[in-house]
Amino acid sequence: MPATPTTEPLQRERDHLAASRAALRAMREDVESLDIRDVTGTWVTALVLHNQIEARIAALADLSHTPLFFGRLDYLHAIGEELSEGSTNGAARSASDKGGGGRRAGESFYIGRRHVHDADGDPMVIDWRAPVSQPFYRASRTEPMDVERRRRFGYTGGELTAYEDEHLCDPAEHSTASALLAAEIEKPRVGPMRDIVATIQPEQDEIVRADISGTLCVQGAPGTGKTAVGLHRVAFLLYAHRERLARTGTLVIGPNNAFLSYIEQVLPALGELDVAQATVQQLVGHVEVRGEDAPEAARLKGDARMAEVLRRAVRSGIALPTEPCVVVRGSRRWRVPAYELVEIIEELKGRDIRYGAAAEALPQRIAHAVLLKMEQGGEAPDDRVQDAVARNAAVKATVKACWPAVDPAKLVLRLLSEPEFLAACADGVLSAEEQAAVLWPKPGRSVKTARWTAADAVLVDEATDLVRRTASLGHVVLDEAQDLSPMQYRAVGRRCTTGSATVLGDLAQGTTPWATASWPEALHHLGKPAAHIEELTKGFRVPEEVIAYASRLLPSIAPGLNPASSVREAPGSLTIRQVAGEERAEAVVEACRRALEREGSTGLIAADARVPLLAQALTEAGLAHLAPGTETSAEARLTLVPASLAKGLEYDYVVLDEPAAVVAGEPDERTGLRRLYVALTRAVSGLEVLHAEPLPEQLNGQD
Ligand SMILES: Nc1ncnc2c1ncn2[C@@H]1O[C@H](COP(=O)(O)OP(=O)(O)OP(=O)(O)O)[C@@H](O)[C@H]1O
Repeated sequence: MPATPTTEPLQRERDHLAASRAALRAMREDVESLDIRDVTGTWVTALVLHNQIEARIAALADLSHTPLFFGRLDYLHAIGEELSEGSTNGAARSASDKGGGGRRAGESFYIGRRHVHDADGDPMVIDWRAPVSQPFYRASRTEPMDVERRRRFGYTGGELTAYEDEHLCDPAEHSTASALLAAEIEKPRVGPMRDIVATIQPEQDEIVRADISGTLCVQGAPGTGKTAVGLHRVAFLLYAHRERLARTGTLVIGPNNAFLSYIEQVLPALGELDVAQATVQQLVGHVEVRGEDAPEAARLKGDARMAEVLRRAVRSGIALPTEPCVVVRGSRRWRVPAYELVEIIEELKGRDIRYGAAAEALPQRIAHAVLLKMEQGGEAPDDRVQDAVARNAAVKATVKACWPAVDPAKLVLRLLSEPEFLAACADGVLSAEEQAAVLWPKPGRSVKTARWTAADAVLVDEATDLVRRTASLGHVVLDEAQDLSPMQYRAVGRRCTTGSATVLGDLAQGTTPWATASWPEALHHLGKPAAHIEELTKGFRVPEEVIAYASRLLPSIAPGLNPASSVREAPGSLTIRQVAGEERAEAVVEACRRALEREGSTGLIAADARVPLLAQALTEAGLAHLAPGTETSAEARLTLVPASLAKGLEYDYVVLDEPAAVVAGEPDERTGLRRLYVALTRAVSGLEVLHAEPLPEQLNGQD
């Protein structure tokens, strides 16, 4: 059937999609047909090669539910040198334009998740991270970046069904809100977090593509895309600095496992399979955490002053010798007098090297002193003699006495168990009351059996680093950073001393007793005081009505912060319902049932203490529910979320049980209100608040 003129352009785009798919298939077949049997080399080389090929085949998979491209740029002119990187020979024309007749002046580029080229090596789809793709995210009417037309594609079930054009240089065309963007944001959510490559916003793109050399800190209200931006930034950096980061490594740090499993699919969907994810607790897992600190003890153990206490503790064993070191070799005795040993040790103490490195240098220094004496005595010793002297029993004994080996966990065990040792190390740093609070209620017997707490593990990590330098990664993304203690910032900071970091957080969502009050302070502890601080205020998750309601808490929880605005008005998205106490559980169940009648995921968020009761009510009503961290699916769409685990997560519909109980679940009111702020800002399409007790007065607005 001949195509009608209106459907023709769409058909051409579909043809390009089909051709791109075929090209991708051919690329995969090329790799699959590689025969490495004849490759010479060891079995290790063969294995490495085999693994690389397998990874490449996996990366070239055509995922039917993820469109191969989502946009197209038509440039006004041929692109310059600086943009051509990533577009191979710099002439990516659409299938229909290829072979004559097409556009002469500018060029067209299809923008997608990965690079696809045809049999001649001409690109069919350009990676979204390539320089030539950047105007797709940044070009505007005021700054068209030489783009004549930007086209966004809409897909339904893997089929290309729509497109939307902007002619950026046409003064007659007015900018309108993108319906495809709105549809993308409102698409019901089940399953893990999705990527946002098709709709990254200009202010987000600036963060995603910021230079790798500097550390960036993003303060952003709930739902402004901090997590999404951080993950896309990793993907971008891996593209732009692939070799360097393959060597040095990248890491995403999140608050808990439920959060990590929620975000774990985003980078693989962007083709990046090698990014490690961890919580801070996993990073510092030198000891098994079995105990819990009282809030005051935890706060003190997280205080940056502990770094000085530990520094002193590690060095507490250093002793200045009063005896000479006498080395016997053959029939001769060589004597390094005590004052010379003192000089050597003082010199090592003054140097900025790790305790362990100094311990390794010390025997060599003593041996060197012995060698000088040998030379003065007419001998001609060489390096081998120096090594032998360094291993001499007398030298070893001196080293053991003056610079004893330190086991970091044993050292911290002693510090937290022995009041006298702590007093000696914390003198002038912690007050007597503070020392008493830091000490374990019951001294630990051994590293294995002690009841280590999460904050203790961070201390062990600090001590470990004082003894031996922690390896630094190329780039670290730290999400929900506002909750870290100064000592935790230091633990993260030492994992990127030679690399850079992206720090993401919201001061208003800080719910730990030590939550940071200001980003400059946090960045100082991280060891990145020169980091650039950006703010995101455009909210993508929460509708305007809901974010405005939650923002009533801001003056009480983070007075300096600007409230977020939402990109979406959704009238009717907020319901607040008061019920009688005895009907509360039943009302919650009914609200969940109503929410589940709609498409997408539902989260029931409640104070941790009320979770068992609500779980029972749901079960009795026959409503199956999941715990956070378990993936939602079309069949299981209801998650029962303790308020303490809600951070970073989102649901299409949220039922919030009893705000007053959420506030009361925290040790102080401000933390309680912050927890409530987190709970109020998890909904994409609708929030229903149910309460029997009065709502916290801070929520009562003027209207
Ligand atoms: N440019 C965008 N296009 C489409 N969706 C977006 C965009 N930016 C963010 N989103 C979506 O908005 C939601 C919130 O994003 P994200 O979780 O990254 O926000 P956040 O700032 O980390 O929130 P919180 O502080 O609450 O953890 C996610 O579903 C994300 O996919």
